[in-house]
Amino acid sequence: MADSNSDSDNEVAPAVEVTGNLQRAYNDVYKNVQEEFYAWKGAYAVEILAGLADPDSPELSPAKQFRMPRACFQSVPPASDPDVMYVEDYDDGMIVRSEALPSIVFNLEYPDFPPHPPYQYCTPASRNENTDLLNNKRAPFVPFPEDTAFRYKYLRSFKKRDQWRANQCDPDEEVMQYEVVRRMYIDRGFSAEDIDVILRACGQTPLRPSNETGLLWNVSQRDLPQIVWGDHLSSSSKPQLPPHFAQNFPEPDDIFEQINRGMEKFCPNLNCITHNCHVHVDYQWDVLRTPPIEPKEPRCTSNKLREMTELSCGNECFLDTSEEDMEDADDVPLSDQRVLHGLLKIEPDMLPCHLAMICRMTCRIAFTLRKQNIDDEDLVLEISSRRKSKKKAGLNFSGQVPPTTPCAHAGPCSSAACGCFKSKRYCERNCRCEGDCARRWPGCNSSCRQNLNCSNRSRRKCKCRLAGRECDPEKCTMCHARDTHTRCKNVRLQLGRCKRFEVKSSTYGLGAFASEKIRADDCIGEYVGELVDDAVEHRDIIRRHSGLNYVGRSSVRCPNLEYVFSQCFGMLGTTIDSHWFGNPTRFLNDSKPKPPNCAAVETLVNGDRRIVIFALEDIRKGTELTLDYGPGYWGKEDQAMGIENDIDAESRREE
Ligand SMILES: C[S@@+](CC[C@H](N)C(=O)[O-])C[C@H]1O[C@@H](n2cnc3c(N)ncnc32)[C@H](O)[C@@H]1O
Repeated sequence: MADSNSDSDNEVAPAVEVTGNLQRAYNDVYKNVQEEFYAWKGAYAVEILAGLADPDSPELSPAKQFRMPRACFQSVPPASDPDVMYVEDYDDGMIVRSEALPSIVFNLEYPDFPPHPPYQYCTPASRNENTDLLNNKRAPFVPFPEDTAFRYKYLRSFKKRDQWRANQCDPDEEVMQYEVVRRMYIDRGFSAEDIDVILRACGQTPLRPSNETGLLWNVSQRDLPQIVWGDHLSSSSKPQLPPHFAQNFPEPDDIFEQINRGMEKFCPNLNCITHNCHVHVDYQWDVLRTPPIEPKEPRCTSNKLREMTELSCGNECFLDTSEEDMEDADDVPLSDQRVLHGLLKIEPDMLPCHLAMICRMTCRIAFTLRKQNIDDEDLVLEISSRRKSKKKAGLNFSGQVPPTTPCAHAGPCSSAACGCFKSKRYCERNCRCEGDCARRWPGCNSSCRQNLNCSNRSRRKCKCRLAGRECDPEKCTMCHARDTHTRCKNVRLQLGRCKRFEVKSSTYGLGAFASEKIRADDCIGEYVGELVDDAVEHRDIIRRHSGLNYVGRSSVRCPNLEYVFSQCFGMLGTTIDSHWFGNPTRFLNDSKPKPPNCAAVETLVNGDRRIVIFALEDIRKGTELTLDYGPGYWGKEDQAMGIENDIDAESRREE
């Protein structure tokens, strides 16, 4: 189900007046659609329920006893009679009707099967994710509704009781709005623009604020039910919106602007190619939002361009033509000229031969147009003034090693405009400075001349290892970090070189067991989950109830940057919770009272902090893999108790 409530959808309404006529028509159509929709839904739901009824017990047929409530329905844990399910009708948050629905309870007994350890379901994940739960204002869901032992006071942690539903798209509302749009356009003849205005004015999702958001996009991403409307016609048999309805949003013809529009869709982290990334966006690192690309300053005069190449491109090349014989560009269509001007903002010093190929014009004309756009005399003056103001960059790296936010600014990384400069740390691969930036982490070439595998055992330690980093494929050329078959042992997360293990019953619930022989320092896997704020306390109540805690939140970082256990799964100021979202590394149990055979350590991978679990010793196949959770982990149990007591005290006061 596409979520129609993303920020991008809530664009400011255009300043178009909503006429009384438009408003009345919308209200009128919406009222009819709503009535017809709920009439259909009630009948449809009863039909579905009737299909589930036991044919041998017609007296229990739900169709006979159950009427679909109009607003919503919810089953309440049957306190008094476990064989009865209650269906309730709500209006404005109040129960206005309650019906009992008999249910048949089967008691299944399997005396021969040993009980499986309690299992906490979890969405499989291959990387960390940020969730919207970070601000601690929303309940992730109402947990354990059928479990009377669960303390419902959990919900008191939230200001409103229905916080778990906040900001969620109501699929019924979406279907109704779509039908309203269809009727407004086809039956009432309103234009797409008018309909968009009224939707925005009524706080609904706009039609299509950009090509990939809005009501029309959301509807195209889901299945629509075959609703039978008031005129007894089903959705599909009614006249549909035309295919290009509301698609005439003007595209800028300047390629530069087009690229900047497209940039918004990419993750702002240069190192990340994930669509709709939830790691680098909408988090405290949201300062990262993809900045628009800035026009580049030209550096080459026309003469310099001539010196840059000796090879004629043959396409009426500018090299074969003297300045005097250059063609007039007046006949070139304006649209082609605009493409070229846009390109020149991105790559002002691109050879005319290449410009010509992209813009489909002769090389001579590309050259002439460039000359008209970038004046040689102005350029010479500008370059000399740039040279005068250029200061030498001071490189001070006394700041904390782990970077947080990649820098993104104009000019070199030698002024307060650069976040890395200000905090005296290295620039990373995901920073927006040039690859040859003087502040960039230099890689391990200086330490690994003879040590080609960057392993932990090597006599001379790899500089990247010592700094708690994986090797950088762009900088660490001596160890061939870039090659897929590299011997470098310090690109394990980047290459996904992990050992196999299986999850099965262990002393403490489920545990992880080696499926192959593992050598000391081998990577077991990356500990992934939700990146959550330390302040999300209500989760502790759920953890305590399930007896399973997949979180560590000590922010101690590996103190001497050697590979020793850093006492946490937590990154500085951040916690990884793999309760509902994670991979099998979440099954590594605490080794106590024995020493652990694995450890988790924070590692910097191309600017991202990630947690790698690796073997501390050689491990035989079949051995359980264990960690030292550290004292901070078990202390959490008491804290969770404290939160529950606080909530108890508060509810007593309320009573
Ligand atoms: C990260 S999970 C480990 C996987 C877990 N055993 C399972 O079944 O999902 C941590 C939880 O495992 C249990 N656990 C792990 N090591 C333990 C130990 N040494 N003693 C007691 N319980 C342990 C606790 O319930 C803890 O909350």
